[in-house]
Amino acid sequence: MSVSAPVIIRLLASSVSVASRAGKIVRDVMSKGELGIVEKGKDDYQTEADRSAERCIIDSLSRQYPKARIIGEEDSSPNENEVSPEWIVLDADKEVLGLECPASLKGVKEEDIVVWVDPLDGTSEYTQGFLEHVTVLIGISVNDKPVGGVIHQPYFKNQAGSEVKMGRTIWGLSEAGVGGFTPAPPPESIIITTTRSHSNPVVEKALQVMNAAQILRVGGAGYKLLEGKASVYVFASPGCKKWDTCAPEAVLSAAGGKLTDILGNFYKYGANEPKPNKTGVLAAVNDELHSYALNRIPQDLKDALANK
Ligand SMILES: Nc1ncnc2c1ncn2[C@@H]1O[C@H](COP(=O)(O)O)[C@@H](O)[C@H]1OP(=O)(O)O
Ligand SMILES: [Mg+2]
Ligand SMILES: [Mg+2]
Ligand SMILES: [Mg+2]
Repeated sequence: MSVSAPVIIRLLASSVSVASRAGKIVRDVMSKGELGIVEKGKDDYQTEADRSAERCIIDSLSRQYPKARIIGEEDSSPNENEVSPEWIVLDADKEVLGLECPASLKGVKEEDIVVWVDPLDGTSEYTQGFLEHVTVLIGISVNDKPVGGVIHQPYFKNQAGSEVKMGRTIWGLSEAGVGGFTPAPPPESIIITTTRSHSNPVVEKALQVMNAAQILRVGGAGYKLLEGKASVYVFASPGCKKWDTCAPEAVLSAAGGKLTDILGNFYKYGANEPKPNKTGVLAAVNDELHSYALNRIPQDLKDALANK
């Protein structure tokens, strides 16, 4: 790996490589069929894949970037969950390593970085067999802002002739753009995406007011962004956490979109910020659609979420 590349570029390139490895763990656990499901709370599950993929990502990154703060969703202490040497990935993606670092990120130091790791986003869907909804999320933040993100889809099917290769990895870097996919142009009519497994009457109310042509109910924060058909994501409820939105926000904003809470405020991604995204999620592929959706949400609903 080029030691001369700025740390933000090296960390993004390392994250792209390790996310694929984590994705293979996610597929391997499913093929073995022993999911080891633990109920963490209401509608909140963890599997062997969540635990193992998290160890793979955190151990690989913390060995290379010991001064960065790396925060993962799962409590998987190294003692309980032996790290197999084949889970340690020290490679870095060559395409990302070759990126020109934006001037504003050149001076970032390792200790300024907070990484938010969601080893398996869409756990409910994973356990129910909606495998294409599952993603691995690694979000890189500096000064409270998501500046880099990796979204890996372990079950994306790449057709190469008669052969199918599983998995693709999307990345985004502030002021540099995105790679690994081509964002689709927004549809003519308003198509909204939202939760499939964590709805409630307030979530539904915020959808009704959108005057949408279609509402797509899919799992995971990462997948909603990549699914390609929707232009707005509305989730008027607590439930998502910083590791759910950091990578998606970085990729979306690098592609010209915007992710905020339901009140239109940006979340902060510093290490000491509260983990829950208490006031929901509102994301859109451009500012115009974001403003449209924000203005449609009734003030009493915004107030109710803010005062919860
Ligand atoms: N009530 C909740 N409890 C736990 N996790 C939630 C909740 N609501 C949302 N999430 C997390 O946010 C993601 C996006 O929400 P949804 O799939 O409902 O649209 C979920 O896949 C889940 O991430 P994870 O699967 O990583 O635990
Ligand atoms: Mg979870
Ligand atoms: Mg998640
Ligand atoms: Mg998760």
